[in-house]
Amino acid sequence: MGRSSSLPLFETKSSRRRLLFKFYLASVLVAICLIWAYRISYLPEGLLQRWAWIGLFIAEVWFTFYWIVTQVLRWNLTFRDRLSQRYEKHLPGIDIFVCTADPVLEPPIMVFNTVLSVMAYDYPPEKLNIYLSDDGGSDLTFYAMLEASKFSKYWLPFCKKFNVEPRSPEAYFRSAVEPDNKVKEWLFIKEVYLDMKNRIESTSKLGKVSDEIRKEHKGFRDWDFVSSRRDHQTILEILINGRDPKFVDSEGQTLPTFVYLAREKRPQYPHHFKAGAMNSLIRVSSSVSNSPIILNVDCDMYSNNANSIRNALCFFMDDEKGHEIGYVQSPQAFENITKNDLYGNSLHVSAEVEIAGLDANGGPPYFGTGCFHRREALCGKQYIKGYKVDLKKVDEKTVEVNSKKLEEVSKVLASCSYENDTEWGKEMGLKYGYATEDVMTGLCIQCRGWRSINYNPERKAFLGVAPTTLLQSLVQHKRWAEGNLHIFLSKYCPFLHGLRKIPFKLQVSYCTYLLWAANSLATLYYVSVPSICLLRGISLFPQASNPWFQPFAYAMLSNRIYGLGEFVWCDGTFHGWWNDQRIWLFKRTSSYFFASADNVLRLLGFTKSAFAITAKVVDEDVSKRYEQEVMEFGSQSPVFNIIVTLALFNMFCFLGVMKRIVFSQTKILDEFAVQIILCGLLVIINMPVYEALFFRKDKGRMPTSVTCKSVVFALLVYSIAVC
Ligand SMILES: O=c1ccn([C@@H]2O[C@H](COP(=O)(O)OP(=O)(O)O[C@H]3O[C@H](CO)[C@@H](O)[C@H](O)[C@H]3O)[C@@H](O)[C@H]2O)c(=O)[nH]1
Ligand SMILES: [Mn+2]
Repeated sequence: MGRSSSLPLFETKSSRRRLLFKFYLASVLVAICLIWAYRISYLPEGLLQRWAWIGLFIAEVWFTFYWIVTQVLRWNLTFRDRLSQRYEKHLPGIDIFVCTADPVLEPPIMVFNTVLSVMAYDYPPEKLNIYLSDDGGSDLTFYAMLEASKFSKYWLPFCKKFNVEPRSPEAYFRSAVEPDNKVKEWLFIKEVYLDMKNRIESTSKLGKVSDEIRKEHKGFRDWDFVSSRRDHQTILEILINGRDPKFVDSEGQTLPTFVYLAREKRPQYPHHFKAGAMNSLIRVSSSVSNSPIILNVDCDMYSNNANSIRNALCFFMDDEKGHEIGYVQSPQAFENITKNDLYGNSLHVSAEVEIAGLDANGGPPYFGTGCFHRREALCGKQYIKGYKVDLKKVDEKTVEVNSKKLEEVSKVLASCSYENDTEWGKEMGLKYGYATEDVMTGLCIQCRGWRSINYNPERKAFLGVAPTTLLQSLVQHKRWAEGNLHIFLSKYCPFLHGLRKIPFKLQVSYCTYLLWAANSLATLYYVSVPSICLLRGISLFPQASNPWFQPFAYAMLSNRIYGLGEFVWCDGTFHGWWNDQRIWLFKRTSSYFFASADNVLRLLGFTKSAFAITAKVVDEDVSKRYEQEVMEFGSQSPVFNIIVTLALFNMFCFLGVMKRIVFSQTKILDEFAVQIILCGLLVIINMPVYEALFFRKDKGRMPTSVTCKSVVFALLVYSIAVC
């Protein structure tokens, strides 16, 4: 016993990359040097040729730079292991924040399930406090939360008894097999759940809470108060007060505290989206439970592992290294990824490789969900060497048992004028003004001296919902890339603002994410100019028979093969990798382009960052196509115009060249090998686009207006290029 209590609570395994990885890096670097040497020594004569050449060279320099950044990230990886739990009697309180914002895009039944999954953690219920923030201020969501507090009375004992996993009722009953013994009770709970689900869903469908239900829950809320998403007063209800002996489950055990909050929203006050919601929650929770650890999840991210809290605590409570840890982040994982991951949403490589790399270089970013925070660090405290807090003894609020009184006090904290002239959104809480408030907040916490930890258990801690249409996926990435570039511009330029406190390697590693958007111009150049030049007969690469051809071939091929290896190593399929390449192209040419453009506009003072919520449900036929991995284009968006124009233009070029080859000019095969291959690859990867344009009849095909516009654009560029 004496010995085991001196062992660290967690262990870190480092994997230094092996010889093969180093050889790969060195060989690619040699190839890149050769490419540069070729570019500089063979600068062509003609004006047009010369500029096309220089542009290409600049793009290649950029790709090299970005590639180096991504390799720095990959140099070391760390994996965390062997969590031990020994503080059973002295566990700190945990406040869990769940955010929702829109009852249509985020169905109340989903929020219901997420809330129940986090209420049912394997953790003493008197130390658990769940806070739901509803930015929609919706009756429908509120009603679902009332039902959740009722259902928890059965669900929590049920989870313990049957050792349920995962603890989201929906996810559990979807796949669970009925146990042989005690079937009666099991079936009963399942029935109660299905019944409740039915009522919540039909209420949602109706769009309003029926009079009967209102009557039934009369004491709770002013049901006649009509809230719109933009404008409503604060609604705060302590649905379960864990300190009040009145609230017990069906077995007489304490229940976790559960609070519903819809902060005040007024059109003339900026509400700062999720960051604003989180900051309200931080304040309200401080007056109710004030736990030293805060877990935050999005409303679609249910807990998939009932031990996560205990595991995450091992990091914070380790005597040796725990005190400097500001937050513990779990990589995002999703439950609705199809086999070949049509939209490249799985983030597997990011979760298994990139974040392990960031962890080795100083700690992962905060990704907005699935993250355990030290309250003090989140609220702006600086870490000073030698700082120690014994989480086992932290004072929690001696909570007022009277819910009504408590509600009145807390309401003030969620009003929209509360933050006027305070540091909230600047030095305290989540940062305002960034589309990726999470990444910015995490970076600032690290800059204040705290470390972060990657917690990636075998059984995923949380599972969420990834976008199920191409447009949603691209819009989400646009928001991310836009926010991240914004962070780069304000933190790295011009004075490396406050970054000196974090390791240099971490600064570089962060750039893998922060510079996503910056890839767009170089990529757009690389997928259009070589094809244009191909049409005009301008050669931009060495001939296939020329020895200079080899470094180009090697750099391009080895990079892709390495990426494929990594992808498959992270449990991807070959087809999945191919899909990922396509999405990589789409993102870089559309999402990232718009993200860069938005940053320019913001610098010029034209736009402000906004937050387009990702829908978590779609129509039945859309979701059917998603399951069949058929790409969804069926809506209009400028994003598609770029993608389709590029696809069509490259197709025209390819057909043009084929014609010339067929009509006996076979020598261009040698002279323009790289350009022809590039153009051909673009045509192959764009196959789903051509299908959606010309062959499909379903609703997911390309909208006619997008088709028309893009055909005109592509023909225009084509005719300019040939004449
Ligand atoms: O005004 C708002 C807007 C959003 N949300 C909530 O924020 C969460 C994330 O929104 P979602 O539309 O699902 O965006 P994602 O792109 O999936 O979010 C990722 O990226 C965001 C930053 O761009 C992070 O905040 C998220 O945690 C991270 O999961 C959801 O629970 C929303 O309910 C609010 O509470 N208030
Ligand atoms: Mn989401």
